[in-house]
Amino acid sequence: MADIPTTVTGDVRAPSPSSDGPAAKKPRLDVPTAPPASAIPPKAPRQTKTQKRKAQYNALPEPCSPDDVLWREINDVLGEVYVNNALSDGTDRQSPFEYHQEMEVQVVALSSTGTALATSSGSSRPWVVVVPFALPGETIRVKVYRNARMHSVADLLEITTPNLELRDNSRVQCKYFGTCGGCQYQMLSYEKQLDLKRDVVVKAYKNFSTLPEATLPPIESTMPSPKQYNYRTKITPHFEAPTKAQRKDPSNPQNDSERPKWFHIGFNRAGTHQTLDIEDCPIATPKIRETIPTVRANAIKNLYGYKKGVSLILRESLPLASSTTGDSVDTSTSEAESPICVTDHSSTIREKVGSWLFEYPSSSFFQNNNSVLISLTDYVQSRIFAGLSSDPRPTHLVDAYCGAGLFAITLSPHFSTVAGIELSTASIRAATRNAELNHIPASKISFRAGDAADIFRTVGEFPAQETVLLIDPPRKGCDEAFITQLLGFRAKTVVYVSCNVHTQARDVGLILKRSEDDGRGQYVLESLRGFDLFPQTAHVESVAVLRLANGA
Ligand SMILES: C[S@@+](CC[C@H](N)C(=O)[O-])C[C@H]1O[C@@H](n2cnc3c(N)ncnc32)[C@H](O)[C@@H]1O
Repeated sequence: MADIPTTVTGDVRAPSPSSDGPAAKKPRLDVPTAPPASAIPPKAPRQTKTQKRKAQYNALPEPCSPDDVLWREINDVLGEVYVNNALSDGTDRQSPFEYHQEMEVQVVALSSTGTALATSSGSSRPWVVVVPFALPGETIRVKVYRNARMHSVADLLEITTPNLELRDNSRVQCKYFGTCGGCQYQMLSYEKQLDLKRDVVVKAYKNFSTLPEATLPPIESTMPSPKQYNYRTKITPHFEAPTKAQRKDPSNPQNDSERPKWFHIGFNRAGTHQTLDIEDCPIATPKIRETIPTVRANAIKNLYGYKKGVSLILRESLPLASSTTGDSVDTSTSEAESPICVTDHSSTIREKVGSWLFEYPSSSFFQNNNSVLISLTDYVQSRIFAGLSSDPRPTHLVDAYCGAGLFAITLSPHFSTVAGIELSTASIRAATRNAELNHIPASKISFRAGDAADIFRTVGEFPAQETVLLIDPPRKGCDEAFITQLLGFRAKTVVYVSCNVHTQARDVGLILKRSEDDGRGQYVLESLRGFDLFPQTAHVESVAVLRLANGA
């Protein structure tokens, strides 16, 4: 099958003998030709550890990283001219605040991670203070614990003037809210949470896509999650192992049911890497919440046996019919069957998405909010076929980064041929089995393990004009090889589902720009919508639909 060349722009062929100028002399391949001494770049002197640390300290954040997202938003608050001046005159780290200084600040914005961005009217220079759990319009007392470039990071001590239009603390359903790093928005109405997530999509495309605002479609309202609590089908509380001294201390009781004060099982405290002890998590499903005490008790009983820190897993599953482990396929799970909680990393999870059945290893990827998955897959389907009246109807679907086959399988009735690719062999085994479980013939759907960019070798014969390429990469987004192959393949429709709207904005910007330069018809961004898979948190997923205009 055809391989898509990795270079799609420019002429990579060697000049023909008839081109102007003398033909180049063929180099002898058996003799390594040493470059002249002048052509060898001088070896860069090795950096000492201190030099390396200094270089890291001085460098701006890695593009599109969480630090970079915050950095752009700090720029938005302070103004780019002011920030650039501070960078050029070297005052970008001259904080007006002392370590551990306590002061009053006013919140002016929320960052994309849900932390508040505040400024102080009493400050000797414009400076941002980053604080969790506060809202725009509030005046708060904070204590600085770190100074960084153009901002300080602080703990929230007190809300002196709350913004009662936004905040209603009676909405909070978790006793750990305000300490745990998991949720940011429990004090807000759900409508406000959805609005904020839309703003995150808007800011991401403004800061990372490099696309002119006029080329962006109106960004739709965030698709809500039907469940706003009790939705998480997987949680992974963790704990640190006891130190060697603690393990060897004969006065420590073994197999004790009481938790020593220093032993914490839970999630990170907000803004730290320290574990906060958690006995319950109201965003997790009832079955998982019910199982937390047993899992904790087990870890506490065996704690002196752990030599390394542990990440536990609690994952909701439908009971597995015994025949699903053999060759025959049993799809008999009824809606009424009560779920179980799996705590073993090597077990199989069974889950229904609408009437579709999925099985996958408990340690592998599957979306964590089942309640919103039908809205998500239905939306993707409706956007694919919307506005295509005069074009040929898509017949082929390519699901890149397909996991256990969620999109490939749920969208399969609308296509004649479906191909998926995924790096994890365990997920690919699951996807193949899921096709069987759902009675989709192997002649119609196929999955292969490999790097996403390799899919273009397999689907070279798919008609690009009638092909939908769905991509759902991990947080870091697509790599260069994948984008180059995507532009070479030129599927009429590209659906980009993302758990990191910032890398999505970067990749979509790149695809649009490069297709414009390519001159063979350009991708346009047809629609953009955030999805709320994680209510009460600042996280947003995003679906972008790209269409090739004037396609070949
Ligand atoms: C966000 S998940 C999406 C999975 C699937 N679409 C779903 O919704 O269940 C991203 C998936 O990409 C896979 N992955 C990561 N890097 C990859 C690569 N270079 N090529 C192919 N798959 C990759 C991961 O193993 C993971 O299953």
